[in-house]
Amino acid sequence: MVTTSPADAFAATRAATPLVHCITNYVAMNVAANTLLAAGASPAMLHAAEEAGEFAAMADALTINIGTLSPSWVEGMVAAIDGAQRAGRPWVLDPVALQASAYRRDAAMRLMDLSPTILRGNASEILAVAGDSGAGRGADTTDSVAAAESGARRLAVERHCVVAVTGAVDFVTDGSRAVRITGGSTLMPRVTALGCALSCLVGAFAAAVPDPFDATVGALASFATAGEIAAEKAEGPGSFGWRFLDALAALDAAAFHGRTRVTPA
Ligand SMILES: Nc1ncnc2c1ncn2[C@@H]1O[C@H](COP(=O)(O)OP(=O)(O)OP(=O)(O)O)[C@@H](O)[C@H]1O
Ligand SMILES: Cc1ncsc1CCO
Ligand SMILES: [Mg+2]
Repeated sequence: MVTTSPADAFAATRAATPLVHCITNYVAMNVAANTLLAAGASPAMLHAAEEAGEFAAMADALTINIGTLSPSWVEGMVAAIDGAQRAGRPWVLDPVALQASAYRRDAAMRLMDLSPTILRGNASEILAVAGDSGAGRGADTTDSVAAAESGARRLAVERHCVVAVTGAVDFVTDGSRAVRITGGSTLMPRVTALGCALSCLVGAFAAAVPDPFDATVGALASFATAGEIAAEKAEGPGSFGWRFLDALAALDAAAFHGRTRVTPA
């Protein structure tokens, strides 16, 4: 189980105001930056290879997402990872839809070989990284989180990283510890790029919470809690989107009580 509770991890992240370098996709840039601001972090979305290494070394964490990939972006990602690693900063990989094409799969596996601190994806994506047959439909999952749990455990051990499989019930493991996180809302997969925004939030928590497992659980639990609160009054995906940002911005220790539950797996 976690030694830092999600409420404490959230408070530590807000207090640290981490600068998070995000190389994410065109769809996610805006919602991810707003998600980080709502949690008290400072987002920076930049990907040119000419500056990404320098910037990543200065930031408190790096997040990499392959959603709208092209060769020049991959060079920026590799430069950023090198900068982050030289500076001893954590980095998060979100391998969006890697199963959709050979180009995307090769890029994702090249990035996996650079040893992410944390891997976060939906079930189809984690199955594909693990070498199991993850189907998926573009960026959307067609597999259950439960189906990806054993692959996630194996990956965490082999790659020495924390693996988070998200969906209706999230699963997080570092190979020895494992938990499930309930909460969130069925409206969340109906708003584009919320998973991508979550990967950026995981980076913010990893900058502020020393244990990457606790950081990941804290980020996922905070996200699910804000989602649950936003859904209480949302009328559909549109109002859910802005209510979610407001709920994350207003999150406090009391909000965690009795809502999202973290249980050993
Ligand atoms: N059916 C659901 N019920 C409750 N919460 C959900 C559900 N689906 C997703 N969530 C919430 O949304 C978070 C991230 O979602 P998801 O796993 O759908 O990401 P994703 O598939 O990578 O999304 P995207 O590709 O759109 O960025 C989960 O951690 C969870 O909090
Ligand atoms: C819809 C979409 N297409 C490429 S990235 C992305 C955001 C969700 O992953
Ligand atoms: Mg995704």
